[in-house]
Amino acid sequence: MTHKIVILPGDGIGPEVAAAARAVLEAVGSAHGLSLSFESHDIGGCAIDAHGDPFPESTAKACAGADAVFLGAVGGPKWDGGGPRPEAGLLALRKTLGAFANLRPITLFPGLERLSPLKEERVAGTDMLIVRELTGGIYFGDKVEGDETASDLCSYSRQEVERIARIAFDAARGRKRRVTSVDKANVLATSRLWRNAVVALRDAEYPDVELDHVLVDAMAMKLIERPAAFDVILTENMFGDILSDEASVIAGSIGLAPSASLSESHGGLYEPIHGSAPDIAGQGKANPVGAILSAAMLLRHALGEGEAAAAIERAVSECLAAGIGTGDVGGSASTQQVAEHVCARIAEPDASIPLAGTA
Ligand SMILES: NC(=O)C1=CN([C@@H]2O[C@H](COP(=O)(O)OP(=O)(O)OC[C@H]3O[C@@H](n4cnc5c(N)ncnc54)[C@H](O)[C@@H]3O)[C@@H](O)[C@H]2O)C=CC1
Ligand SMILES: CC(C)CC(=O)C(=O)O
Ligand SMILES: [Mg+2]
Repeated sequence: MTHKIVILPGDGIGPEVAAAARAVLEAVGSAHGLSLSFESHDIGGCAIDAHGDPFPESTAKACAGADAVFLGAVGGPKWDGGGPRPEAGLLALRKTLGAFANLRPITLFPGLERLSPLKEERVAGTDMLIVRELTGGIYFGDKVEGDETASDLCSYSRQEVERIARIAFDAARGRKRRVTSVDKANVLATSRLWRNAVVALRDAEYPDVELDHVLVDAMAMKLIERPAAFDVILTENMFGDILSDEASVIAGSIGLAPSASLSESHGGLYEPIHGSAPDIAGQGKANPVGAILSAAMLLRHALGEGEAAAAIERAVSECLAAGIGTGDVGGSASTQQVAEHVCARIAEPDASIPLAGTA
């Protein structure tokens, strides 16, 4: 059976990291006998330019008919001056796919501890999974946009909270059985609903999982203070967006962090957590590892190809340990060179790895 993958390269470094991820998917497809088909479509700024719409009908249709969707990144200063926003295309895509469960693993790669801005002894043992609600909250509420006043509505239903909390508790059962729920229940009504719903669900269905609550401002501090203390972090849309960028740097670079956005009705959306990085776009400097590891999550979650996913993860880890990486992780390889090394390692898992930059 052929698995249909729609690729949405997007803007800025999006096309560079998407090309890297696709090359790795092709390599692992050949090595593991998978039949994968690829189709690319416009989203974000490039779709505004080509179709006058950040999420054109043709893209929506292709995504709905795909087994999984891979996205690079959207946005950039070209579209910041008014008119339709590229980011609106990504929000519409997430909503259309029902991709409510954003999994953002933050992993410390062996040999890369030195890249963390934190001292090695503080960062050692860091291995957390951020479970971020992705289709509700303030990003999706009614907006009033005026010159003198503006507002964004934040709303959550109990059902939305329970649905994402269940994902976090289930994930915790396969890990260290600890969930830290992050909210702002001292101020926000949505957070009090969030906390009540999470506690009730844990008591009723997950008594074996340890649960604690941390206010989001304190969480921003605790992530730096003791990152290794956390297992599964459960939080709403905007808090998860912010905390995951922070957590990614603890593990070395935002360019390393992947994500999967799971749906109840579709194979899901897979994207690195970073944006379009206009400051480095077009220079071959973008770290493709977050995108490549998102492709691994696609294989595992959408296609059930856990072995192929593990082969990618192993190849990435070995390349990084051998010093093969882009500038943000202290290497001298280009985006494409990193992808080539990962592909070579997948094709020949026992091959010795040359030093970075010698490819
Ligand atoms: N999922 C998406 O498509 C997202 C899109 N954006 C959009 O991206 C644009 C730029 O946003 P920023 O706030 O600058 O966030 P960003 O994540 O694009 O960049 C933040 C910093 O991280 C660096 N960086 C990001 N990805 C990297 C990679 N793979 N390798 C090496 N360095 C990397 C950038 O060079 C920059 O210094 C905006 O238009 C924003 O709305 C932002 C976040 C997510
Ligand atoms: C709509 C996106 C630009 C939000 C974001 O930054 C993210 O999902 O990481
Ligand atoms: Mg973000």
